[in-house]
Amino acid sequence: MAGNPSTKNEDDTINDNNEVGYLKESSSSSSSKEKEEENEMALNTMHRSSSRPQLDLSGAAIQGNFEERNPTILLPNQSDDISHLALDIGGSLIKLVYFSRHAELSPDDKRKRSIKKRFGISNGSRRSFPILGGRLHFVKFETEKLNECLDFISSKQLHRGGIDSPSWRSGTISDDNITIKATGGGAFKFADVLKERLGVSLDKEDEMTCLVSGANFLLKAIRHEAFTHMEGQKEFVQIDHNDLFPYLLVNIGSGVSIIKVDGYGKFQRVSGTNVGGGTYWGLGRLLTKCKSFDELLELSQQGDNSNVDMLVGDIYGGMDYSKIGLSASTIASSFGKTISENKELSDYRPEDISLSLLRMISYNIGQISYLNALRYGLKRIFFGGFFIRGHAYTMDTISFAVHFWSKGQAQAMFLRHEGFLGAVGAFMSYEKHGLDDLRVHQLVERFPMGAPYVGGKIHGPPLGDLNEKISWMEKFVQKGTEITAPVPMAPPGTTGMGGFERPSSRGNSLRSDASATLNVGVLHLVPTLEVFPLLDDPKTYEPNTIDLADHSELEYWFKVLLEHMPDLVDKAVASEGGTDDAKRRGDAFARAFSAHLARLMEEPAAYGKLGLANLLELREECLREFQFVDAYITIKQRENEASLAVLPDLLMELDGMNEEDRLLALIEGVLAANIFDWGSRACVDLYHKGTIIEIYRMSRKKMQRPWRVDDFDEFKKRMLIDGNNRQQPYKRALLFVDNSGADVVLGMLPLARELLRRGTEVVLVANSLPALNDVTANELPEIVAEAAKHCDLLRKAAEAGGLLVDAMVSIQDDLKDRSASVPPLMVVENGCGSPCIDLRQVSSELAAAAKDADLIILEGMGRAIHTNLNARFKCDALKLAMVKNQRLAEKLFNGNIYDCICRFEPAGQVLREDSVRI
Ligand SMILES: Nc1ncnc2c1ncn2[C@@H]1O[C@H](COP(=O)(O)OP(=O)(O)O)[C@@H](O)[C@H]1O
Ligand SMILES: CC(C)(COP(=O)(O)O)[C@@H](O)C(=O)NCCC(=O)O
Ligand SMILES: [Mn+2]
Repeated sequence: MAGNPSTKNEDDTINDNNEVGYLKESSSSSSSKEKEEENEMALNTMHRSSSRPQLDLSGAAIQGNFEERNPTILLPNQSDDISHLALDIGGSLIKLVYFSRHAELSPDDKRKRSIKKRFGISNGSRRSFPILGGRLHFVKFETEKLNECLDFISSKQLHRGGIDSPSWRSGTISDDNITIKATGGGAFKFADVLKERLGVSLDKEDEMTCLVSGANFLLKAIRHEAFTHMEGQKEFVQIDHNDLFPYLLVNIGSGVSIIKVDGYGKFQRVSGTNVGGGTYWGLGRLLTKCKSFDELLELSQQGDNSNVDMLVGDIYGGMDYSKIGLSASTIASSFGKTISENKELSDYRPEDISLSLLRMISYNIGQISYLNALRYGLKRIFFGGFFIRGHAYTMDTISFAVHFWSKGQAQAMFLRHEGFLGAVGAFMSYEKHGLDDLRVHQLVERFPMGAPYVGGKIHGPPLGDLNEKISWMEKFVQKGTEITAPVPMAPPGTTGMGGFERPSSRGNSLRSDASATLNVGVLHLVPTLEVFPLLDDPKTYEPNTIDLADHSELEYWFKVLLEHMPDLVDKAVASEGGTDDAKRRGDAFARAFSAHLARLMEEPAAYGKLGLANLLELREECLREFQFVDAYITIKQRENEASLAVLPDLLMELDGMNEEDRLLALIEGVLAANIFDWGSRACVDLYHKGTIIEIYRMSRKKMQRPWRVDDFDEFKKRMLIDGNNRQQPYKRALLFVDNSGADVVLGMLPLARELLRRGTEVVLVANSLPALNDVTANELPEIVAEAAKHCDLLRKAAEAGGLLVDAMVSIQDDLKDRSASVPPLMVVENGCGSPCIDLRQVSSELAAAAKDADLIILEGMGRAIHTNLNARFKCDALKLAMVKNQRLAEKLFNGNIYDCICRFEPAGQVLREDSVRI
C-alpha cells in the first residue's frame, strides 16, 4: 500500500515526533484553548464577501392594503434587475419567461485589473451583451387563474422591467408606454385584461414562429436539453448544432401542432391534430371528476385499461390474430369495451378510464407524428408542450408508437423545457438582447429550491424573503413524498403490426408538480465563460470520471454526502455565528439538499446527465441558496495561519537540498498536504487526532515511492536541465490549486516558487467562489503576500504579477522593470464554485492566461481525479492528488485510501492504458 498513513496505529503515527526534516513540533502545535482563541479571532476578522446577489431588504415596504392576503412587498434596494418578461398565454396554461440581471459577479479589484492588462482582456473584447450576467426564470400558471399570474407579475414588477429598473424608480416611464412580448391565443384574448390590470400593451408574436425559435434556441444553448425515453430509460442526446435540421417539432399543448423545421426561421406547419392535451384533461375531467390535471395523471398510474379498451383477445376469444401479427393483448379499439356492456360510467374505475385515455391520445399523437415524419423523410421528432409533463409513461407511449411504426427508423425525442418553447421564443424576439448569440458553455444551469415556478396553492405567493423560501421548501419536501403511486406494470406481449400494443414502461411514479419543478432549473447566463483553450478535444471532453448512471455508484455517493451532512451543517451554522437564523437556514439547507438527492436517486437524469462533480457542485449551490457564503471560512483561516507560521522553516530546508532532491520533496509536499480535505469523511475523522502540523508531518513521513501512479521520474526529466539534454524551462505554468492551509501554503506555493526560480511564469488558478475548504482567488493575494515576507523571490514575482498591493501604484512601469529579471506570479479565478472543475466553462481570465501556457498542474481529488483524470491537453499536464476515499482508490487505481497519484502526461501522448472511466 503506497504512501498509506493508516498502515500503522494512527495515534502512534500522529504522536510520533521523529523529525522527518523540516517543521519543528514546537513552532506550531497549539492547545485546544489556543485553538478556541484562534477560532474566535478568525470569526471576528473574517470578511464575508459574496459574489452572488443577495436579497436586500433595506427599505422594504408593503404596497397597498396591509390586510391583503398576499400584499406586494417592494424591495427598492434589491440589486437584481428584472427585465424582458415574455408570455405565452395558451388555452390551458400561461407560461412566463423572465430575466433577472445582476451586477458584475465580483468587484473589479486591483488583481483583476492587472490580470486584464497583462492578458489583454478588455471589457470591450467581450461580445456586446446588453444583458450581462443574470438568470432566466421559467414560471407557469393555469390560464383559468389569470389573476394569480397577474398578481405574480405585478408583485415582482416584471412588466416594468423589474423592481430595480431605473425607469420605474425614477418614474420616467409610465405604464401606458410599456409593451411586453406575448404569444399564444391569449395574447389576443386577454390583451384588454392586461391593459386594464397592469396597464401594459402586448406586442404579439406569431405562435409558430415562437415555438420554432424557442426550440432552436434551447437545442443550441443547453447541453442536456433533448433526450430519448424508451422503456423507462432516459438518455440525453448530444445535438450536433451543425446537423440539427431538418426535424419535426410536435408541440402537444391543448391541441397539437406539427411543424417541419428546416433552419433558423425556416419552418412550415405541416399538420396538427385537435386530439391533444386539452382532450385528455377535458374528457378525463368529465369522466373521472378529477379536480386537477395531475390528479388525473396520477390516477392513470393505478389503472388497467383492459377493463375499458377492447383488445384483440376480446374479439378473437382470447387468441392472438397471429396472421397479421396482432397479439391478444393489443388494443383493437380504445374504449371499445364500454359499448358492448350494459354498464354506466360509475361502473368503471376512474383509474382505468384515465389510463385508457392517456394511452389513446399519446399513441395517436405518436402515430400521426410518425406519418408526418415519413411524409417528409425526417428521422428526428422533438416533442414539446405541457401535455407531456415529464411523465415517463406518456413519453414511453409516444416513443413506442414512433419506434414501432417507423420500424426504428425515426426517433422520438423530448425536451426538458417542454412547455416553455413558445415563451422562450417570445422572449427571444426582443431585439438586441444578444441572447441569440449565446453559446452552450455560457449557460450554467442551477436548481434552486424555493423559487416556485408554478403558481397555485402549493406554492403560494411569490417569495419575498428567505423565511418564505424556507417555508415553501418545507411544503415542497412534504408534497414531494406524498405521491408515490407506481406505474402499472405491463404484461409481456408480442408486438402487433396494426394495433396498439402496450409500451413496457417501468418504474417511475408521477412526481408532484413541485418536484417536477426541479426538471427546469434557473439558467444563469454568464457571458464571460469560455471553453478552456488547452483542452485537446473539447467535443469529446467529459469532465466526470465517475458516471453516476450506474446505480450502485449513485447509491454510494449519495450515502457519502448524506453522512457528511451533519458536519457540514455544523460548520455552515458556525460560519454564520451560530445564531437562530443560521440554525434555521442550516436545517433548511439540509432538507433542500436531501430533497435534491432524493429526486436524483429516483431519477438520476432529472437535471441532465449526472456525474459526481454535479452532485458536489449542487451541494455548494444549495449552501449558497440558503445564504451560507463560506462555510469553512474559520477552518481555512486557522489552517492558513498555522501553515504560514512554518513556511519559513520549510523554505530554508528546501533551499539546502540539491535540485533533484528538492523537486522530489516538492512533489511529495504537494501530495502530503493534499490530505487537508474537509470534504473527505476519512480525513475529517483524522483531524481529531492531531494538530494541523502533526498531521502534515505524519502525512509526509508516510510518503513512500513508488506512489500508486508514479510518473515523477518523467516529470523530473522534463524539469531538470541535465548535461547533454538541455531542455528549455516551461514558459508558463497554470497551477490549479485546491485546499487552503497546508495544501496551498506548504504544497503548491513552494512548487510555484521552484518554477519561478527556473524562469517559468506561474499562474495560480483558484476558485471564484468558496467550496468546502478550497482556497479562492480572492483569498490568494493575502496568502501570497504573507508568504512573500519570507522569500524575496516570491515577493518580486508577486509584485511582477500585480499581486502585491504595494506594487500596484505604478504597476505598468513595475511590470516592465521587473519582469525582465523575475517571472511573474499571478492569480486568476477559474469561474467556478465547486471542488471539481468542468473545463468547458472557465473564466475568460483563465482562458486568456492559458494561451501561452505550456504546463498545467491540476491538484487535488476534485480537480485531478473526480474530474479531468481522463482529460487530454494540448500541453504537458501533471495531475497530483492524494486519494482520500477507499472505494475510489480501489475502483480507479486498484489501490487504497491515502494512495498518491502523480501522473505526468506530455503533450500529444497517446491515451494511456491506465486511463480509466467508470
Ligand atoms: N397543471 C396543469 N393544468 C392544466 N393542464 C396541464 C397542467 N399540466 C399539464 N397540463 C397539460 O398541458 C396541456 C397544456 O399544454 P401547453 O403546452 O401549456 O398548451 P397551451 O399553450 O395550449 O396551454 C393541457 O391541455 C394539459 O393536457
Ligand atoms: C470533495 C472532494 C473531492 C475534495 O477533495 P480535494 O479536491 O480537496 O482533494 C473530496 O473530499 C471527496 O471526494 N469527498 C467525498 C468522499 C469521502 O468523504 O470519502
Ligand atoms: Mn478541495
